[in-house]
Amino acid sequence: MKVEEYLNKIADEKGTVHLTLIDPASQSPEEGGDIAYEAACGGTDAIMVGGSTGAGGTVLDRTIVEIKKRTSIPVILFPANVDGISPHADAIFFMSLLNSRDVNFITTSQMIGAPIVYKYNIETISMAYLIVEPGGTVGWVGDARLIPKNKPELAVAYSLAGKYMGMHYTYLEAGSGADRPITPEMIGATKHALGDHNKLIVGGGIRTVEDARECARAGADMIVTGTVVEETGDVRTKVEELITAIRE
Ligand SMILES: CC(C)=CCC/C(C)=C/CC/C(C)=C/CC/C(C)=C/COP(=O)(O)OP(=O)(O)O
Ligand SMILES: O=P(O)(O)OC[C@@H](O)CO
Ligand SMILES: [Mg+2]
Repeated sequence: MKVEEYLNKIADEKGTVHLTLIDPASQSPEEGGDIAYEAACGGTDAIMVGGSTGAGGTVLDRTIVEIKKRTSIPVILFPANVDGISPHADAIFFMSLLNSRDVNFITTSQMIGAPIVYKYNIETISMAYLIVEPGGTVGWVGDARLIPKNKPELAVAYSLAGKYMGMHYTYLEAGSGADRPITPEMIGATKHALGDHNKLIVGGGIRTVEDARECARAGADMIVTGTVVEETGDVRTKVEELITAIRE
């Protein structure tokens, strides 16, 4: 089964998907593999691999190899640029940062990376990537014109634009380690506009079961957690708790 089909099936049948983000720059490849193993035991549905800086090349390849040794769930690339592509992954979020000021993040990285993705035959999942205040490191690196957090209508407008251009997924990103996740109002309005067929991913600043539950109830099809999983001493229990909350 394709990774996209697998994720959509979980979203449709269980309500919400949980994705664990591993940044290859944050730990050794072996430690990355251990985190993925624990997250998979806790029930996470897939592993995303990427980071804003220092997350590509050999360290990316080695991290994915370690993750694949220890788990059987899909590994999805979350690239900051062409350096974030690896032949070891199962799929790639082939994304365009629609609210960037820099054409590199809208189409140029995609143009440079596409022949590599083609050569390695990596499954592509098309995605409109939208960065909302505060935006964090990724907002700065991606030169995003941050969507104000209290302007759901702007997130809706961008999301519809992505959908009309044929993107299957929309990702509302508050930035890794954001003080608060995307608001329920913005999630609800965006999901309402996208409809059932397009899938909405929400990430950035989701730390507690309450945050995760609120995002899921508001309409997120998929929840991404990175920082809490990196920082907790007990990845398995944390992931189990988050998943219980998003499937209530
Ligand atoms: C499709 C191809 C080849 C490239 C896409 C290029 C685009 C659109 C990039 C968007 C801008 C960008 C810098 C994205 C980075 C996404 C990412 C991996 C963020 C998450 O990393 P974390 O580790 O959570 O955060 P930090 O890196 O801030 O710690
Ligand atoms: O690290 P956190 O805050 O969980 O954010 C995850 C992801 O949305 C960042 O791209
Ligand atoms: Mg990081």
